[in-house]
Amino acid sequence: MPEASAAQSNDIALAVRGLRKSFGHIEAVRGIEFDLKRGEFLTVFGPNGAGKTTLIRMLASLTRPTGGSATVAGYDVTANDPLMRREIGVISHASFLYADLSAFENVRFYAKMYGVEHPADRAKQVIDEVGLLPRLHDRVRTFSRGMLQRLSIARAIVHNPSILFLDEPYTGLDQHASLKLREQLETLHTQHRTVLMTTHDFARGLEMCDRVAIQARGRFVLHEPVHNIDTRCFEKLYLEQVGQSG
Ligand SMILES: Nc1ncnc2c1ncn2[C@@H]1O[C@H](COP(=O)(O)OP(=O)(O)OP(=O)(O)O)[C@@H](O)[C@H]1O
Repeated sequence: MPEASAAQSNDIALAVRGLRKSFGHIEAVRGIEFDLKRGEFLTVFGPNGAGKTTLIRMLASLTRPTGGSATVAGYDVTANDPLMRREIGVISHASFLYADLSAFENVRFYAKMYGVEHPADRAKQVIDEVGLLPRLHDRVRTFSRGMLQRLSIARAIVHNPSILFLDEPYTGLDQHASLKLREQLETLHTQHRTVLMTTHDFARGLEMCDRVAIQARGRFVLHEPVHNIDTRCFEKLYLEQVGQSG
């Protein structure tokens, strides 16, 4: 599909064209190109340093590309449009939480910022969904790593975003919280939300995605609908693709 029509089509959630990011002499992302339709779930695998986090940060307008272009829900990621922020939820290595505020105060703050109706009620609801109601009024600085990750999930979904960027969202979660997140993602998927997730966990990454990408050395070396892939042999395919990316 030509670039302009892809970006304008309501059916396309993400349109990424020749996207690049360099940090000095390090080329973290070296020309990534793909479309993701609304409601599709893309999992991106790739070794440490492949540029997955940098890709997500560019798509979430947290860092500026040094080349190429991307639109998210029709918004240019470099335009810093607050309307785009309402459309997206981000779980990344940075928790975006305020240590001296309570769980409730943090999530309510984001709910208000995004113009959510009844922000206090909604904040409690999502905190309950991630199993943190008993710690509602505790300061975030007293939370364990997994609890912080749970609260990050609550923060990311409080405004019902249509597109989710999840950078290794299972990191630090115990089995119970992992299952809960899986259920939440399944629900979001059935609600036709668009998801781009990175993970190192093959099973978690493959279980509900529609599309699979392998990123290596800043590029997608594979990008296919999941039904084109023999998921039982994915590790072999992954190692071959990553090995060949040289
Ligand atoms: N702020 C920065 N300044 C300098 N270099 C950076 C910065 N952020 C990322 N990089 C470099 O960009 C490259 C890609 O990093 P990135 O974090 O995107 O990889 P990743 O695929 O998410 O890795 P991991 O699986 O380890 O999380 C790495 O070489 C990293 O050192």
